[in-house]
Amino acid sequence: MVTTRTPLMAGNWKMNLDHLQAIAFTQKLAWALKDAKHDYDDVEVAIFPPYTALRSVQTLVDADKLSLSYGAQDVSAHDSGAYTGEISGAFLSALGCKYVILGHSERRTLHAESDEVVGSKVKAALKHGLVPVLCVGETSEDLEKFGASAVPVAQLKAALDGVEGTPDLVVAYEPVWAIGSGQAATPEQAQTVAHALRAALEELLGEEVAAATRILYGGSVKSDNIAGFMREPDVDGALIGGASLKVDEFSAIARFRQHVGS
Ligand SMILES: O=C[C@H](O)COP(=O)(O)O
Repeated sequence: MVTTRTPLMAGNWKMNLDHLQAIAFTQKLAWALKDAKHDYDDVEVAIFPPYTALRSVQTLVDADKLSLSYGAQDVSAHDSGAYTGEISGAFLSALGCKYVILGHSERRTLHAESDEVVGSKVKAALKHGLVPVLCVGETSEDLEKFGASAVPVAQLKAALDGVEGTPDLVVAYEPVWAIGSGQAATPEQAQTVAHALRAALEELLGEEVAAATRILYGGSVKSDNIAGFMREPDVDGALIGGASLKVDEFSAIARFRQHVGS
């Protein structure tokens, strides 16, 4: 089956930029991307601001008709009710969010999110029409003990347990040891795990979903290493942390085609 997957460059701002800074940043980013339209017009660029900036981003994207997608960094597993501090998928949909990041290693580690919790959030996101960007990845200890693919594949299977049909999904492979460390995986390592994840998707949800699902690599992605990842057949984009907070870097990553031949 031949399926064309639109590359996705997703900027996870984490807990950075208040809503005023987000407005200025989004305007600069849109301008930087517009400047080089011919290099990225078949690439989807998405930003993931903190919750407090989502309304401002929505206003800008709508008013200026920006070619930017956006989403949130987490969602509640519940629809509404007595869950102090939680945000429902219904609220995110009402703000025009397309995506939601789920199971990021910082949520798994700092907020003790189990595979089961991540799985219930995946179902909540799908229920509210959001596309989960499901993060999976091994620690350096896992890598030593089990090799690269075992833990990410197990996390994927656990999070998708009970999901049926042909869900719109994005999977982000983020080796924990590569996040914010400056030590990215090699493109070959990313490809090996992305391939194993695609095989697991096929087993769980069938050929069509496996062929259509975009698999991103994340962990110390920069403008000078993105081209290597994008040459790999199963890597369809990147989930970018630090470099997504710099307009020049992030827009250069979105223009990866300029470097692919190099
Ligand atoms: O969500 C993004 C990842 O955690 C990667 O972060 P990084 O690009 O700063 O390594």
